[in-house]
Amino acid sequence: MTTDTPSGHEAEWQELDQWRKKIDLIDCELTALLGERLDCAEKISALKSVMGAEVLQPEREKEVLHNVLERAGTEEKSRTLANIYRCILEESRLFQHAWKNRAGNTHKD
Ligand SMILES: O=C(O)C(=O)C[C@]1(C(=O)O)C=C[C@@H](O)C=C1
Repeated sequence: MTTDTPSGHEAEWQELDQWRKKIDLIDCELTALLGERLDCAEKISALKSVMGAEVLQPEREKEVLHNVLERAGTEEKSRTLANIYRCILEESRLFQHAWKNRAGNTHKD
């Protein structure tokens, strides 16, 4: 047993460690998928620049949230996933604004 784990409950600590390993694997997949999601947001940002469209698309964000919550399963998960997705959408918008600013600066040169 490592020094930062209280003694006793060895079986529970072992099981907890298994769940943590599962979380690490999920985080690996999530990181790759969220990175891919940001790549899509970047492509959309480039298209919106050409089209003169706003980064913020409230109707589309409602649709994204709706799609996610439809698959949430329980009320508790729904609430938590809604919060997580609000953050994802906000960061996606910030990512697109940052891309726009970089692209704008490049075109000025
Ligand atoms: O679908 C778009 O227009 C996007 O820019 C993508 C996205 C998203 O991350 O899902 C981001 C910002 C918009 O407000 C809506 C949705």
